[in-house]
This record gives sequence, C-alpha cells and structure tokens, in this order.
Amino acid sequence: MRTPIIAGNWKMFKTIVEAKEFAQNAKAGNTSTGVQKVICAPFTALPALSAELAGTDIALGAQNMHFEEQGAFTGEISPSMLKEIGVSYVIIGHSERRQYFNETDETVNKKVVAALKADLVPIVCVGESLEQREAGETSDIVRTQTEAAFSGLTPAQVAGSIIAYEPIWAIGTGRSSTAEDANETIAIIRSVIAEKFGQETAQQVRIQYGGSVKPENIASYMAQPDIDGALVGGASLVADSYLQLVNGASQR
Ligand SMILES: O=C(CO)COP(=O)(O)O
Repeated sequence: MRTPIIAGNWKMFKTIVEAKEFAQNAKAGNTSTGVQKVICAPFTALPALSAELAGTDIALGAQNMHFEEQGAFTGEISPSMLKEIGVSYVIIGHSERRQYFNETDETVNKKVVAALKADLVPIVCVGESLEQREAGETSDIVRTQTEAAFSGLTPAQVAGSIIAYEPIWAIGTGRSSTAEDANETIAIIRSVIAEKFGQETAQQVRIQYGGSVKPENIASYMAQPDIDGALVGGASLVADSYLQLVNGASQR
C-alpha cells in the first residue's frame, strides 16, 4: 500500500515571519497520522521552517535546485545546500519553471539524477496545457515528460521518487480536473513506469494530482485507485486548510 502524500507548494509566497506563523499553527493542529506531509517553501523561509518543524512529522521541500554540486552559477542553489538546511524533498520541473524559466525535459532529468544522488526525494511534475489537451495530446505529453525525467535511473530510484500530474489548465484557475480524468492520466503515467521499469516499480511509485485541489475536493481525488496524494498551491498557504487536506487524505 502506498502511503498518501500531501505536499504544499507555496510558490513565491510567504516571508520568514509568515512561514513561522504557519508552522506554529500547523504544529498546534497536526493530529493526523498515516499521511506524509511536506511543505515546499521559498528558499529564504526554509531554515526558519526547519527549526520550527524539527521533531514534527512535517517534512520540508524546496521548489527547485541546480543539478551541479557547486560552480559559477549565479543565483542558483545546489542539492547539498538544501540537504544542509534540513530539506528532504525537491519539486522538479514544475510547469511554471518549464514555462517561465526555461526548464526542459533534459534539465529535469539532470536535476532528478542530482536530487537522488544527494538523497533528496524528487517530486517530478508533468502535465499538459489546455491546447495540448484539446488536441488530444495528453497521453503523449505525459509519456514524453515521464520517460525523459527518469531516463537512465534504476527501478529502485524511480520507486523512491514522487510524480505529480498537474494539468497546466487546472493550476491556480479553480478549474480542477475531474477525479476520474486525473486518475485516467495518472494510470497512463503508471503504465509508462511499468513499461520502462517494471510492474513492481510502477506499483511502488507515488503519483499525486495537482491543480486547484481544495479541502472540499481532496476526498474525491483520494478515492481514486491511482491517485496517491496531492501537490497543492493556494490551499496549502493557510495551516488550517493544509491540515484539512491532510485529514482528507488520511481517510482513504
Ligand atoms: O501548481 C500547483 C501546485 O504545484 C497547483 O496550484 P493550485 O493548487 O493553486 O492550483
């Protein structure tokens, strides 16, 4: 049985003061068990969150990193720099990075390799645009992105990774995918993993849905057989809302 995972992606929200306030509220209300909890915060808030959340079961994630260990890469952060401040997960290939920051399937693959090497769990994002969906290209797009992201990895490395299926048209729009449609595409992603890395790996790897997930709709996603959790933007910014999402996932 795959443990559900609810990851918050704060994007470019929250100062250190705001992050600390979230952590204090989250600690006070955090009672659910059986769900992996992750908050992916801006780099600047990570050390303070690491201190606030020490000793809790809420883990920390970053939203990006460079694939090199060090070097002349102005403005970048390396995997070991994240490890040093208590980060254990890293989002890789979010559609906003693919769209605005030139992230490609090739750099995604390099980053996944580097994350695993540094003992960080990659949360690899895949998903189609509205145009691609309407052209009937969804399964081709997620297949290409999934194959590229995990190219050259071992089945064990893939099994230990997380995939987030985030249809771009559902991100921040309030227009969520139906649970059935999300499950269908996630099942396709799982079948791509099975083809490339074997059935056992495909049954182990956790695949989240992301895109306008809210406390009101989390249960419908979690009721689907192939959906193992959610990567949540807006609804993860308030501690109470994040904890409601976790509660929704724990009732699976
Ligand atoms: O991009 C997302 C998470 O990575 C989804 O964002 P929203 O939950 O705000 O739609």
